[in-house]
This record gives sequence, C-alpha cells and structure tokens, in this order.
Amino acid sequence: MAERARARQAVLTKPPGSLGRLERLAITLSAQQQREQPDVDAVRIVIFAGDHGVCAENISAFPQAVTAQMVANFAAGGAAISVLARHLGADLEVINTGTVTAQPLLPGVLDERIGAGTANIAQAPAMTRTQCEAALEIGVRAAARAAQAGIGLFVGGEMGIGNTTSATAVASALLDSDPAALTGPGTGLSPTGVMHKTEVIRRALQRHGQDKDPLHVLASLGGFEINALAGALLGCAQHRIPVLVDGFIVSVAALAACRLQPALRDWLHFAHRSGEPGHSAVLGALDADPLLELDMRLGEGSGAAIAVPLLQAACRLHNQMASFDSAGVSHDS
Ligand SMILES: O=C(O)c1ccc[n+]([C@@H]2O[C@H](COP(=O)([O-])O)[C@@H](O)[C@H]2O)c1
Ligand SMILES: Cc1cc2nc[nH]c2cc1C
Repeated sequence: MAERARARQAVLTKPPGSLGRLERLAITLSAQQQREQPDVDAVRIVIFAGDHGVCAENISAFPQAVTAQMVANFAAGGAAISVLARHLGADLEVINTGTVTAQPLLPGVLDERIGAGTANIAQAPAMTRTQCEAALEIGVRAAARAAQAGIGLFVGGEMGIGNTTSATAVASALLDSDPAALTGPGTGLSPTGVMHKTEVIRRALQRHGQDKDPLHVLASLGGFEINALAGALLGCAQHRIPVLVDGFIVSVAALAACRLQPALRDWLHFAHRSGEPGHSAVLGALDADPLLELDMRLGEGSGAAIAVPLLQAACRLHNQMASFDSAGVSHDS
C-alpha cells in the first residue's frame, strides 16, 4: 500500500517532493490504514487521568486535588482539550484510572478507578503487578472501543498532578539516564524545586530502577494513566489505528510500550516537542521527529490535537489532487 501511495504522490500536480513531509505522512497513513485513500477525519481523543502518591514529596507546582477537578472540567467542556476537541469535531472520552478523590458520576467520564492513586514511588512500588495489568487493560479496552467506532486516528492524552515525576523516573530507568538530564519543571517548579524533584526521582530509581524489564518499570515507577496509555497504544496498533502521540508523558508511555512490542513504532506519529526538557531524549530514543514545536507543555493531548489538521490536510491532498494526466498539465520536458 505504501508503494501505491508513493506512486500516486509522483503523479499529482506538483513538483515531486514539493509537499515535503505531508507526502510522507499520507504514504504512511495509507500503509497504516491499508487504504488507497487514507482518512483521519474520525478522530477520538481519550484522556486518561490518575493520581500519584509521589505528590507527598512536594514535586509539583500544583496540589493533587487538581487532577480530579480537571476531570470535572474536561466533562464540563471548559478545559483546553475540551475546546480543541469541539474545534476539531473529535470525540472526547475521559477515563478516570484512579484519582485520590472519588467523584460523583459525571456525564462523559468513564469510572475505571484502579485505586486511590498510586503509592509514593520514593518509598514503594507505584502499584502491584496486578494493578499494572489492569491499567494496561483499561487502555486496551479504549482502543477496542475506538476500533468498534470506526475511528481513523487515536489521540491519547493524560491528566495527573505529579505525573512528570513518574514519567521521568520511567524514562530514566528505560534509557539508563541520570535523572538530572531528564527532570524538568512540569507544571512550573522553580529551579530549586526541579533539584528537589531530581533527588526524589533518584531515590525512586535506587529503590526500583535496577530491573529494566518494561513491565517492572511501569509497575514500580509508572502511573495508572501512563500504563493505560501504553496499553491503549498497543491496542491501537493491533487494530491498525494510527496514533498521534502528544507530549512528554504520552511519549514515555510510548517508549515503554515500544519496549514491550517494538512493532508498535510503525503506528505512531509524533505531534510536538514539549517544553518539558526530557522530551527530546525520549523522542530521540524513539527515533521520532515531531511535527511541531510550539513550547506547549500542557498535556491533555492538546499538542496532538493541534497537529491533527496537518494529518487531515495530508490525506485530503493525497486523495483529492488532480494528476498531471487528468488535469492536462505537462510534466516531461
Ligand atoms: O505533555 C507534556 O509535555 C507535559 C509537560 C508538563 C506537564 N504536563 C501536565 O502537567 C501535569 C504534570 O505536571 P507535574 O508538575 O504535576 O508533574 C500533568 O497533568 C500533565 O498533563 C504535561
Ligand atoms: C490547571 C491544570 C490543567 C492541566 N492539564 C493537564 N495538566 C494540568 C495541570 C494543571 C495545573
């Protein structure tokens, strides 16, 4: 299918290669979807929310209660990703994988709480192996629902105060990096705050970071929402649904998932380079060159949502442009 898409690009009314990366995007999407006419109009954005016990170590600029409060804001339509989903005409699904505060039933929020947040990774494994598998399964089910709904492009997002600490610990373990090279301000820590956060991550790594098995790393250092994202990405690949990867946290989930199954890499598009400094190392390890660099560091799938129209334009051009022959435009000199 990639060969056919490449052949089509060669006869469209433009100098060969002049649409640059948009041409390669259309070719890749055609191969991923196994469609002559790739179509990413049906977009589903799934936000996985979860809390982190490591917040007890004072590693975020915001209080833990914000996670559940933002879940309510997603449902009410007031969050950045709510606005972007409406703007794109995309489905928005919100899944509570385990906030500290339980919530009343909110319309548009799936309650799949595994627990009241993870344990503090500086002191204990984030979760049991059973909880880790349950988290992966939450994502696998989200991917299956997307497949059932005929979704053409999956955007995974996350919300979890403290999750840059968890994600940085996972990335440090998987990349065998010093946490000082990957730790950043997250929601907005001061430089002293970042130094303290680095030490907390170092403690977590000393405790659980020796075993590099990806499932062990996800269970001991990950989060319910991070692990659910890893499961969702793997599920999307199984259903042949291309995925547009958001920022730092989703990329770390993608890295862990690729360690579990390297073939996943072929299904991933990378939307943007987040302002979180560790993102570049994670992107590098995935051999990913993101489409955009807008200094965004919000999460919620917002960076991916911003890049959706690029993929849609690439498909439209591929599917609708005239060929030299059909338009009567001369091409050999
Ligand atoms: O996506 C990113 O690159 C990104 C970078 C920094 C922060 N975030 C968001 O901020 C929250 C985590 O930040 P923190 O400081 O509480 O660890 C979480 O809800 C993420 O969605 C997201
Ligand atoms: C308000 C707020 C919104 C967020 N969205 C994702 N992470 C977030 C963190 C905060 C603090």
